[in-house]
Parts: sequence; structure tokens; C-alpha cells
Amino acid sequence: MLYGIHCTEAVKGVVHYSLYISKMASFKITGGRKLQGELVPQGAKNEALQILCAVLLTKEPVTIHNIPNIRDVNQLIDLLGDMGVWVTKLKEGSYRFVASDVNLEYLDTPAYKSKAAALRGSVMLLGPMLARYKQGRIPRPGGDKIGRRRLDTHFLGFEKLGAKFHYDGDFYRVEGEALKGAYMLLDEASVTGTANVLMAAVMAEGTTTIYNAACEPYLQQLSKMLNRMGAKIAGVGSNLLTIEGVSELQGTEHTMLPDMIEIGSFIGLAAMTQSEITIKNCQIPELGIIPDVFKRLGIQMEFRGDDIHIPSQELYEVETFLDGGMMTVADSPWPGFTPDLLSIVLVTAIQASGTVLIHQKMFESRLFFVDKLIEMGAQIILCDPHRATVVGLGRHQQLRGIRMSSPDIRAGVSLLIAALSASGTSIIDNIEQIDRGYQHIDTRLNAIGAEITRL
Ligand SMILES: CC(=O)N[C@H]1[C@@H](OP(=O)(O)OP(=O)(O)OC[C@H]2O[C@@H](n3ccc(=O)[nH]c3=O)[C@H](O)[C@@H]2O)O[C@H](CO)[C@@H](O)[C@@H]1O
Ligand SMILES: C=C(OP(=O)(O)O)C(=O)O
Repeated sequence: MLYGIHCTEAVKGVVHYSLYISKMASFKITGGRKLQGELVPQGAKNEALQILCAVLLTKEPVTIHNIPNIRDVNQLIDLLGDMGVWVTKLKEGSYRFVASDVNLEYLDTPAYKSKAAALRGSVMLLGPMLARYKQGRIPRPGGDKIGRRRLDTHFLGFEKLGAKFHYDGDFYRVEGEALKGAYMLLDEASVTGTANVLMAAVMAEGTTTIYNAACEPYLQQLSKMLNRMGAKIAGVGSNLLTIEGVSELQGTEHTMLPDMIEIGSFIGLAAMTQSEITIKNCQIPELGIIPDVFKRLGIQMEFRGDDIHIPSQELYEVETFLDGGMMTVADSPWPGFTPDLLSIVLVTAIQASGTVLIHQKMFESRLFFVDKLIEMGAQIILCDPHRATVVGLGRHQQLRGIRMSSPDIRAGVSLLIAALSASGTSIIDNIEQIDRGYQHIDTRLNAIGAEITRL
């Protein structure tokens, strides 16, 4: 079953990709194999979604490299093409975009509505459209069903810049003839909200100050790209962004960072399956506290230049806090630990020695997949929708393969890791969720010794 888009030449405003989507595919996994070899992380999904939307901010060419070949990103590229952006595939992972003549009428079509509703990242079309075309609209965006995912931060920010917002039952609409810089204190440090407001503010008149801004590497990369295009953003990497509006932006070239969530997933995979894996070219300084969190589970890793080497480990012992207290891993906005890796930490803790409390503060429906892990033999107590305690098996007992379904991207990969470590065969249904964010995961893991069949 293939997901992918193919673009042979730049054609404006028509569907110039073939999008292969086959619903309800599954993985069959033969567990218990140790993997050995190198994995090269894909470009970062959540960065790609921001960067792709930013191409709308200029009529000049924007060339982007290291674009991951994953479902959400391919759908967004497809949508940009339908909106009238010229898209040229230069080579695998590299595309040139020219938004010289965006077709605003397309935004009123049912095709736009259904395509934009298919992924979360499409919400970030709003900021650039508002900045350049004084208007934008978006249906209720898709993405993981992992709890309430409100968009207030986005619209409150646009309103601060002078835009008008209303929801007409089909679309969230924003309009603003002349955006004006303003001071704003975001009601929460929303990742896509900050990106959206930032992209709207770069061409607003005067100075915008965004306090309580999210500052994930995705946003740092976006800010750097916008500055290369001629924007004037100061405070990059902090929660206080100051933006001097400019009248227009130029084209640029940008390369995506490696996907830190994929890197974390590979660290967890190596530990759970006792595999020896080298993760190549990780841009380690950009990973923040991610490696340290896995080290606190007792996982050994060695930084070899920019590679992370994980040796095959029989046992890994969870640290306690300095006062002897039980280890807790909780999410928080960057530079805290990203919520997107909590499911991976949870599954990795299953074979650790020791106990870990996983506290998913941001999302209330992201831990329910533990029922599958419990069925496989894991010792986990789901305390409430936000907290689960994992009592590590310390390899005294192997998980058992079962049939299960992938509820969201990260739970899906966590189930895949569990299945790869288990005895016997597992089937994971609904792997579309995994394909949203992990590029050819079956092929890449099979190349280093896994046995995963796409059904
Ligand atoms: C396409 C994309 O980039 N998706 C990411 C983005 O989603 P997204 O931008 O949609 O997530 P937000 O940052 O807006 O918020 C995520 C959730 O956390 C809550 N919240 C947020 C900030 C805060 O300070 N306190 C708080 O409780 C929000 O209410 C919401 O429920 O960021 C999330 C949080 O890192 C990630 O899980 C998603 O993978
Ligand atoms: C939650 C995620 O993605 P999205 O925001 O696109 O649903 C994720 O990447 O883990």
C-alpha cells in the first residue's frame, strides 16, 4: 500500500500529483528480532508543515530541502498546488514553490474544504494568506484525535493585529485590510498558533510583540527562514518575539532539521528491542532535553560526532529523582519535553527496571492506547486520562503479539515498537496514522533486520 505524490513538472493550479491513498492498511509484525544498523532521520514533519505554508508569503521562488515524504506533508504540498502555487520537484525531498498567482476562488470550493480538513497543519495557511491576500479561510482542521485542540490562540492573535474573525459553519474566516503591529500575550504557548500569528505579523505595519510565544525548533527554523526572506524578527528561540513589519518578502532556500520525534522514537525502539542502532546526523544541539529524558530511563547512548549510537542493552534501569522520588516524565512547552514523545517514553519504560509515572499534561486522550499494551502483558496502571504508571518488566517477561489498531501517530509507532519487541506475531490496523508522520517506516526498519509486512 503506497502513500505518495509524484510531480513530474511544475503545472499551476491543476492537480499535478497523483495521490495514492489506500484506506485501512495494516502492518503484520514478527516480533522478537534484534535490529542492527544505521537509521537516517527524515526531515521534521511539524517544521515542514510551517515552512510549506510560509511559501505563500512571497511571489518569488522558495526552495525547500529535506522535505519528508509522509502523508500529511504530501497532502499539504498537493493543496498548495491546487491553490495555484507552482510546485516543482527538484529531487527526492527537494521542491521549489512559486506562489506568484494564488487562486483565491479555489478557497471557496468543496475540494479545498475537504483537503484542508484532512490535516492539522493546514491551519497555518491562514496567517500567510491574511498577510499577503488580506483574507484566509480554513475548515475545522484534522490531525490527531488526542483531546480538545482549540484554536483560540490563533484567532485572538489575528484579532490583535486588526483582523476580523468569524465562523460561518463551514469555514473559520479571517479578513483584515491593513494589519497593524500590536503587543499580545498569547493565552497559551501554542506551536501552530505562534507560527500562524508570526506569519501574519511579518508584513503588518509597525511593531508586533508576541509574548508567551512557543519556541520549538520548528518555530526557530521558521523565524530564521522568514528573516532570510527579509522579515525582521528578533528574540528567535525565546518566548518573546519582536517583529518589525516589512512591506514584502523575497524568495529563499531552506533545509528542514531532522525530525526530533523520529529520533526519539528510534532511541526507544533500540532500547525495547535490544538493538544496536546508530541514528545518523541528528543535529544533537537542536534536540534539547530529549536525549536526557531517555538517559533517565537508563538507556545508554553515545554521541559520535552528530550521530547517536545506542548499544544493544539487556537491561536499563530507571533513575529516581535526587530525593529518591519516583521518576516522572511530563510534557511542557519547549524547552520542556515535547508531548509527542511521551507515548514513546511510555512504551520504552515497559521493559525497563523500575517505575515511571508518565504525565501527559497537554492532551487528555493520548494515553488510552495503554489498554493494548496491557493486553500484550505490560504492567501499566492508567491512573486517569492524563497519567499512567509503568512498572517496568525488566525483561522478566516478553510482551505477547496481538491484533490492535493505531489511534494516533505516536501511539501507532509506540504499538509498533511494542510489537517488534514482542514474542509472536502482531497486526496493527489503521497504519494510515503512522504513515502521516513516519516515512516508509516498514522499509527502513526491515533494512536493519525487522520483519514488518504491509498488508
Ligand atoms: C502540526 C503540529 O505542529 N502539531 C504539533 C503542535 O500542535 P498544536 O499547535 O495544535 O498544539 P498547541 O501547541 O496549540 O497545543 C497543544 C495542546 O496543549 C495545550 N497547551 C498548549 C500550550 C500550553 O502552554 N499549555 C497547554 O496546555 C493546548 O491547550 C492544546 O490542547 O504542537 C503540539 C504540542 O507540542 C504537538 O503535540 C503537535 O504535534
Ligand atoms: C499530534 C501530532 O500531529 P498533528 O498536530 O499533526 O495531529 C504529532 O505529530 O504528534
